Amino acid sequence: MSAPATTPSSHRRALPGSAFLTAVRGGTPMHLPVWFMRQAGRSLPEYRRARQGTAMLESCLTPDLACEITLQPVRRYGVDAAILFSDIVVPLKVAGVGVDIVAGTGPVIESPVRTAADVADLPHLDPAQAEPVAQAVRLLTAELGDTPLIGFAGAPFTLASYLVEGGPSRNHERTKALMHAEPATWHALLDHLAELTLGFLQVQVGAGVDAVQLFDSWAGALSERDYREFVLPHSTKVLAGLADAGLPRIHFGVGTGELLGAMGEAGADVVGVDWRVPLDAATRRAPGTVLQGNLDPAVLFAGPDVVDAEVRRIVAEGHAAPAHVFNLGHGVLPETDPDALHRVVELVHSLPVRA
Ligand SMILES: Cc1c2[nH]c(c1CCC(=O)O)Cc1[nH]c(c(CCC(=O)O)c1C)Cc1[nH]c(c(CCC(=O)O)c1C)Cc1[nH]c(c(C)c1CCC(=O)O)C2
Repeated sequence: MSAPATTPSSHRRALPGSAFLTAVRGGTPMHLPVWFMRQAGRSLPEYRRARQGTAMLESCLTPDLACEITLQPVRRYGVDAAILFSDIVVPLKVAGVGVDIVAGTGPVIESPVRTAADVADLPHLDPAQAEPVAQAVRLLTAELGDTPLIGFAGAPFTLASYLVEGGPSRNHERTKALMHAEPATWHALLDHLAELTLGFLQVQVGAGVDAVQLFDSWAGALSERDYREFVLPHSTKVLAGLADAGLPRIHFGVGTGELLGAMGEAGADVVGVDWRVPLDAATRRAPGTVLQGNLDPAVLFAGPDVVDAEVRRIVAEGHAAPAHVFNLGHGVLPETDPDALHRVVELVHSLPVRA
């Protein structure tokens, strides 16, 4: 099934004043842009109220609700970008894979994918199945004014880990066993997921998102050698498939300090960095690439003085990169005080963009 043509850049909102879009293209914005991974989520009381009585995946597929939840952190914090309220397993769900999101656990797969026959049985994504997501994007681009909207998808490896393990995994042992023992099956699985991911991102691009982020959250579990052999070609295919759309692409993973160079080579315009590698070191590993990150989300629990000092350190280290988008090193933790995030936005906006 072929995906719809992506929105030509001339049809996308221009947003010339956007600090986020200026920085991701390597320019010098009016102020340092900031947004937070998982900004639309459980740390907000208004989110918990909006979600009451609606299951997570159902919320993602209810356009009005997904739109409202996406807007909440933009209203509250004044962040420089919105991220679509969705989840990395939404394209699997709409394509017909048995998957649910269990509160406190994460995605759980009804029938794990472990053999060549399982891979052959995986459904393809018909773009029409993702229509509720396209509808949410259209509502948002009408509501957001000058704030850009980031669309996203899970990268093939991270999706494969959930599918093969059947749920969240500490060691990814079944995933790595399949990768090494049955490389042909592995590559068929990742090829299938690359097509699904690209199709899902093309739906979002066609509906009008202003940038996309590819989340390879668990890629940090791999050695650079295995990443290059078993993952990089597939993530490259996804990012290359969006090149013609001409919109900024961000590539992020956790614990990927050793992979930053390789992840930069996959073809993204921006590489996300977790808190383990300072941004000045990260820019030496992924030269010429705009960086996004990298405040440790746990530091937000240490009190305003500690957070203030950490934000200043990160902004100063970020001056080594061609441009910097401030973010956390991973998603907002559920118990985070929203006021701590609000203070981060105000401080980042007050600090110099260049050294
Ligand atoms: C690995 C991954 C998933 N989902 C996602 C990733 C990649 C990013 C990362 O590494 O954090 C991506 C994601 N999931 C969600 C967003 C929304 C947009 C945002 O604000 O960033 C995004 C970008 C909503 C969500 N996705 C989920 C929630 C929590 C649902 C709830 O309110 O119970 C939200 C707001 C559920 C989810 N979905 C997933 C996990 C691990 C969980 C958490 C399980 C838990 O601890 O309850 C899979």
